[in-house]
Amino acid sequence: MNRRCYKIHRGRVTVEEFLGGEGSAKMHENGVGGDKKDRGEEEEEDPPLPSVALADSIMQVNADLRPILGPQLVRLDPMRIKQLQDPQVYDAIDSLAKLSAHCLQLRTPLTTCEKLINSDSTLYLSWKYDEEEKVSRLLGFAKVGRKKLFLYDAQMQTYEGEVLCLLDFYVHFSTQRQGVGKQILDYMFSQEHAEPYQLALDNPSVTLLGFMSQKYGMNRPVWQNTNFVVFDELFQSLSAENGVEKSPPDGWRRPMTPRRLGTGMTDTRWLQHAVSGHQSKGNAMAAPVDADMTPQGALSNRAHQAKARKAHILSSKPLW
Ligand SMILES: CC(=O)SCCNC(=O)CCNC(=O)[C@H](O)C(C)(C)COP(=O)(O)OP(=O)(O)OC[C@H]1O[C@@H](n2cnc3c(N)ncnc32)[C@H](O)[C@@H]1OP(=O)(O)O
Repeated sequence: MNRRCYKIHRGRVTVEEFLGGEGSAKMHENGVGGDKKDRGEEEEEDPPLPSVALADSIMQVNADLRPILGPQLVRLDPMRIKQLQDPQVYDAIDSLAKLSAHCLQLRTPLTTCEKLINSDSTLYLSWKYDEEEKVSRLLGFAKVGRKKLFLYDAQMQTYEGEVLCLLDFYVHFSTQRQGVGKQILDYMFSQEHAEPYQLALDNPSVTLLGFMSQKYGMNRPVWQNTNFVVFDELFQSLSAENGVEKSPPDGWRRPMTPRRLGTGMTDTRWLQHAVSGHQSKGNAMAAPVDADMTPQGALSNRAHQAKARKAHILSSKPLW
């Protein structure tokens, strides 16, 4: 690990944050949260970077995990995670997932081993064994699951189907932009027998949208009111293109009659409002919803942040 890597990420992490304490500085992801300056606060000196050893130890297990995990890219379904029965591995995965949550400014991690065991989601994990130091390091993970989604395409046609969803995706900041994320997703696609256009992203970050565009050519995201993003190619796959029809995902269909959601406001004006939130829910840009700052409000905070992030992304000049 080298210190240059810290600078690649535009965020900051304090030692307290690494330890899950009440650290004051937060890691800000690109475009999320903004700089102190943007928020009208006084600029402070950057807090000291955590020592390399401490940062490393968070995702590090002082053991050879090859007999437990096997290859460096591994698929861990709930049953497999339960069978691991190794508190060190559980802690390392949970710590990495905490960094992911910090990165997205979430109070509660989206991923923990305990939650995974009781879910139908699958974790794809990248790790490596350091022969010299005799330690195993977790590099990154992607959590995916199949969910039944109701979707609109850009023409407001409705669709429903079970879609492979990317629910949490993180590569340790010391290892980002070295191809690990692409390796994890490539492996995941091969294991799930899916193509990139068949993936739905749950509440994606700017970085993830850039990643999907750059690495998989997915550059026509269609935002859903549920904060999922799917790609236009998913809808295109249902109609023949140049005589070659791509197969839709398993369980995918388009209802014969468009399905009405909510109070049935499925006209074209609704699409314009959907950019900032459904008007009938009072979430349009003109009527922002205040975040619930209590720990119990973490989930609703997430929805609030998602709306802010979506509005920010849609109002910014594309980065790619
Ligand atoms: C559904 C969800 O989980 S949303 C949350 C997604 N997670 C995050 O945003 C957390 C922070 N980011 C990360 O953890 C990682 O950057 C990931 C998981 C998005 C990608 O993993 P990496 O190992 O960095 O990916 P990989 O090296 O294969 O590809 C790098 C590409 O990702 C994008 N990318 C990664 N980091 C950045 C960054 N800081 N700024 C802009 N683009 C970036 C770029 O397209 C980059 O390509 P480039 O280096 O050629 O410009």
